[in-house]
Amino acid sequence: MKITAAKVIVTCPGRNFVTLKIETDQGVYGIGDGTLNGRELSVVAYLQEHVVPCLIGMDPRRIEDIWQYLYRGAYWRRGPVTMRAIAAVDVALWDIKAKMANMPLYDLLGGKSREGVMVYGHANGTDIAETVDAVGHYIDMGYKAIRAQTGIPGVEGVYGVGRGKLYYEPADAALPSLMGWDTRKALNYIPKLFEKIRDTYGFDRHLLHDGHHRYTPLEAANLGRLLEPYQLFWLEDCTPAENQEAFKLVRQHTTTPLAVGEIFNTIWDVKDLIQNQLIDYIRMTIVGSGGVTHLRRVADLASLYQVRTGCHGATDLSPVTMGTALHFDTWVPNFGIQEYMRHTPETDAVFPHTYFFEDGLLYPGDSVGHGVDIDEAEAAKYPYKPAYLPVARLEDGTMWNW
Ligand SMILES: O=C(O)[C@@H](O)[C@H](O)[C@H](O)CO
Ligand SMILES: [Mg+2]
Repeated sequence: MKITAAKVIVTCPGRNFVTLKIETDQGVYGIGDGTLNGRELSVVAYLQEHVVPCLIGMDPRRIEDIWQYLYRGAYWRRGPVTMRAIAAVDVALWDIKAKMANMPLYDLLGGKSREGVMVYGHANGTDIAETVDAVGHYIDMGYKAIRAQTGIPGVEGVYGVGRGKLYYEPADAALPSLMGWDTRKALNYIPKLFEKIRDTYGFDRHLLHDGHHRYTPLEAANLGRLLEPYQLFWLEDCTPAENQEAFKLVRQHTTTPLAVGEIFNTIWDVKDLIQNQLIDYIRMTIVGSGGVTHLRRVADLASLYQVRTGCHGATDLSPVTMGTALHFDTWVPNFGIQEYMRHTPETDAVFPHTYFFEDGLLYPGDSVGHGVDIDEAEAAKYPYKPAYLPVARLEDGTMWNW
């Protein structure tokens, strides 16, 4: 069996997605996602110029060998661009293998470990009242887990708060838009949000919060303690994790569960956090972390330490990643939760898929492969549009972490 063609498709049905379609001499094809939000064309060039020429003629059944070829063969290891390009190939190859085996991908991975995948949605508001209201909407939709983010009085454009209460779009400007940050005000305001949510809706549902790398380790420890009475499912990205040891200090001071990893690319970025039992959930997902082949390795390491998965699932990951992640989530023994932001109807039309939401859970569907395709005619209607993630500055102008 041979790979005969591989093409990169860029489309912008509301936001940019980079998709790889691998074709074979058996007529079976596979689809992979290589989207890197705000830096999309770097992966396009990496794939088109440097990966596709190597793939032609290779045996698509040799997923592991091709993974090692691309990883070791690049010589320059790791990083978001390389690992997304590898992920795009890897996912397309798993799609092909599952189609050849006439199985849904979760069956090929080892079969179902659960019936459905618990997801969390994003409730946002410009202040506490609006966010509490948005949480109510998610409860009405049947969600069992909800992430709550609020604007902070006196701070311009806080992370996670966008247009409308149910939806925020993390990249939409030709140049990066500017947001503000003030840790003192946040530490004063955010615990009040969770107090109000618990007072209003009780303790039966899971609540999550994303710190988006804003706090120092000591401030993060403080936030974790302040949130303890509200029994969060997790506090995400409470402090930057380039220095994995930073989490020791947070961990020693709070029992609020910790999640990290949406910006990690390899097992090396997370191994100290896992082995030292400094986190509870690992946020890496298919597209960011070298595909199914590598994420499976991360999940296995995590399982030794009772760390569970919590795959990233913002709208900047294409439906191809969402579908593949749902197969992974359905199989992985140490599953925790899956993030789920809904795509636009235009995006859903470009990427026909079998996954569906019901009663707070997502299901991957039972068709063969990962269940997500690309409608190329539909995709061609939406040409690439430059878009950036926002940037953040403190009140005095100092650059901060968005
Ligand atoms: O946890 C999340 O969904 C966010 O951190 C987003 O991934 C981020 O805004 C980039 O899209
Ligand atoms: Mg996040």
